[in-house]
Amino acid sequence: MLQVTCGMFEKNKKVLICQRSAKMKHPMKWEFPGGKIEPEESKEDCLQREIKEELGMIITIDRALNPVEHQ
Ligand SMILES: Nc1nc2c([nH]c(=O)n2[C@@H]2O[C@H](COP(=O)(O)OP(=O)(O)OP(=O)(O)O)[C@@H](O)[C@H]2O)c(=O)[nH]1
Repeated sequence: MLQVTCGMFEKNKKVLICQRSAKMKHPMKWEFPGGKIEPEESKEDCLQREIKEELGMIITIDRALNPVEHQ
C-alpha cells in the first residue's frame, strides 16, 4: 500500500489547494499539497518535508485528520 500525507491549510474560511504541473504524474490535477512517505520517515516529518519542498514553507502541524484508505 502506498502511504502518503497531505496538508490542509485553512484561513479566512478558505482552504489551500495546489495544481500539479504539466510535467508531473497526474498533470494539472488539483490536490492538497503533500507526497509519499519515505522509508523510516514519520507522517509528520513527511508532511513537513513535502511542504518545504513544494511550497517553501516551514510548518507546524496543528492536528491530524482521520486517515483515509482508498484503492
Ligand atoms: N499530494 C497529494 N497526493 C494525493 C492526494 N490525493 C491522492 O490520491 N494523492 C495521491 O497520492 C500520491 C502522492 O504522490 P506524489 O507524486 O504527490 O508524491 P511525491 O511528491 O512524493 O512524488 P515523487 O514520487 O515525484 O517524489 C499520488 O499517487 C496521488 O495521486 C492529495 O490530495 N494530495
